[in-house]
Amino acid sequence: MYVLEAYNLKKTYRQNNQIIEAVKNVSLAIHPKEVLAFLGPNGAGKTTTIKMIAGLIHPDRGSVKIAGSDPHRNSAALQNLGAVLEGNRNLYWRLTPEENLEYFGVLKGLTRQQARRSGMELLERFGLMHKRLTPVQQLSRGMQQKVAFAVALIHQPQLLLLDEPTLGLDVEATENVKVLVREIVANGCAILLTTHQLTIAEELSDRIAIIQKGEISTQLPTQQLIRKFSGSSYKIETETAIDARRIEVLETIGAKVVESNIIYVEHPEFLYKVLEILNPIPLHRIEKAEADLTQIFLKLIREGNNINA
Ligand SMILES: Nc1ncnc2c1ncn2[C@@H]1O[C@H](COP(=O)(O)OP(=O)(O)OP(=O)(O)O)[C@@H](O)[C@H]1O
Repeated sequence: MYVLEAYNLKKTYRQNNQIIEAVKNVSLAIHPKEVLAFLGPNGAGKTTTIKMIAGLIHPDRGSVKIAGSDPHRNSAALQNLGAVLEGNRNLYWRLTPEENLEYFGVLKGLTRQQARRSGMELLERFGLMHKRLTPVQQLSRGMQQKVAFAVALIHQPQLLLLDEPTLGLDVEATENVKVLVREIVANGCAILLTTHQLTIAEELSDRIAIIQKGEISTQLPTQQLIRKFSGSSYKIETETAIDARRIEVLETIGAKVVESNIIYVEHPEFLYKVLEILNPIPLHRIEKAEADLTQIFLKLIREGNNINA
């Protein structure tokens, strides 16, 4: 069972007698409680795809199903969708969080009473009760973002679209958004996340789909993607500098000393030999040298590779 099924989406724009193939062929599926990070360089087709999923623009070809129904044929499908698109523009700035929640709740088909009750629950859950009567424009950027999340969840959708949810937020507000995303998922909602902040994608996503020039080039579980690019080398950090004699011996067995106290062991079978050579220099840590998502993303984009499960 999927919360989102998008098949073979295509969208072409016409501008000044030019045809722009924004999305050539995109298929995405998301399970309940899954976070899919949808990544790609500028202009790759992310926003166009998300707008087709949200029912905001019609695809030229392909289909979208949210919890089994197509928002382009049946607008009731949007009852299962919440969205925080392009920052926090889905709010009325002069209204308070409470009023925003009630207004958007009613717009989503709730009764006033249901909207009020659901709004209060969300304000409580997101730690915003004390600000419920303050106009949104007077709240901090991080709090405004929390209100935007609450508004998107007022009708308890099964799928939440998050477009750059941490853009322009400071470190603490960014941490709060991460906590919020985890909490929303734990409560049963699936998330389609786009972001250019790859550490956020790495931390929050279960799966990653990369779009390039309108097509999905990579789609894999996040950890699998990271493992695939990480190889099997180890990084050893010592407490004190390694002396020149040891460095010479280490290099004869292929270990790379990159700073006076950091060594990479490319061949894991030499790990214990390296440790013997280092003995008795105190160790600070030993870890598998994992690639991070930023390195992987840049490599995939530069080489134009296709990697799928
Ligand atoms: N309304 C439009 N009219 C014409 N061309 C458009 C329109 N919207 C997007 N495009 C073009 O379609 C392509 C894909 O754009 P899209 O905004 O979907 O990419 P994106 O991956 O979201 O990029 P970014 O990361 O920069 O937001 C780009 O070449 C863009 O210039």
